[in-house]
Amino acid sequence: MPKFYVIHNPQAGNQAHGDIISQTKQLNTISRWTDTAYPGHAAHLAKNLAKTITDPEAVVLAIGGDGTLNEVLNGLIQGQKQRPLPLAYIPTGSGNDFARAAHLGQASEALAHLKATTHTQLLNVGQMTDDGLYQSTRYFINNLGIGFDAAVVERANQSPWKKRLNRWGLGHLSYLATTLGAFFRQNDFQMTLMNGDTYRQIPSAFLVTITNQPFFGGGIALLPEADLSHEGFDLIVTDKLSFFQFLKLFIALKKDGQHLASPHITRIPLQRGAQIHVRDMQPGQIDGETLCKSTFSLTIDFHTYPFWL
Ligand SMILES: Nc1ncnc2c1ncn2[C@@H]1O[C@H](COP(=O)(O)OP(=O)(O)OP(=O)(O)O)[C@@H](O)[C@H]1O
Repeated sequence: MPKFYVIHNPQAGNQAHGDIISQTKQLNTISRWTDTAYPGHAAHLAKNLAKTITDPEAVVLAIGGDGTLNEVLNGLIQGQKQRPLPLAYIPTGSGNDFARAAHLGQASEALAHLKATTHTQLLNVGQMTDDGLYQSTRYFINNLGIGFDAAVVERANQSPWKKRLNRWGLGHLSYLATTLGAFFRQNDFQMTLMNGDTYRQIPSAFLVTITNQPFFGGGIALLPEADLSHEGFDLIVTDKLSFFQFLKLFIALKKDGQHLASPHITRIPLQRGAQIHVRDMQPGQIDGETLCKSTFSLTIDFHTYPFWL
């Protein structure tokens, strides 16, 4: 029997999951329940659990959106002593891209799934090390983006539309609603990639996304055949497009993944230790959370982590 240590973000999504929250609280497998009180709290709580819990049956249950899941995952890995604490998840966010990729469905289906789960499965987790001054390391389960997708995330997270659409349970559309504005404001930039023995310079990158799962931006299938359990990550780079080209690509993207055949899109399987350099100041995002606008000098690696799914 798992014993759940719950980290719940009450501010995620439209905060309209009261029934799911009370049903989850009634599970007799709940050992501890903590609501987050501020941004970053979930990471802090998870790190403490990873440092202190020795119970072999402990499972950390994150309840919130992709941002909460990312914080919990980072806290668990940073605080890990020996055995990693398995991570379970119920999606109550706006975009919920991880839940979509893991076939968890809505919060109610994820709760039913949680009750039926009996073991962990290993999923692939990305590791980003910033080779700049602070040498910081962060982990991601969905994707890491520089440029256009990060600009969309930044605008969506700041936009009043996210709150408004969330009221009607349509929070995922907030990313779509901010796409056009971000398209016209985002410039192209030069990036270099050192991937194994291959050096590559891309003079006019517009969207740079590292992903191991199909979705980003609240359900847009950027890489339809990607699989969370597959080892390794792909880098997707698009050129700066004319508005007409963008529209054509966007329609293909919403349809069937044929966008990957476009000459404007490059897909590169990343090797361990791949290095990405972007010298212009650009927006960044990690699992849908905004990174400070900056230059980027990153080393990418990947690991597996046990998920209770
Ligand atoms: N008590 C709190 N008050 C305010 N913000 C919080 C609190 N707890 C967590 N947060 C912050 O809420 C933000 C949004 O959370 P989360 O990403 O889980 O939901 P979402 O944005 O609605 O969903 P998604 O990422 O799936 O679109 C995160 O940046 C997180 O740090």
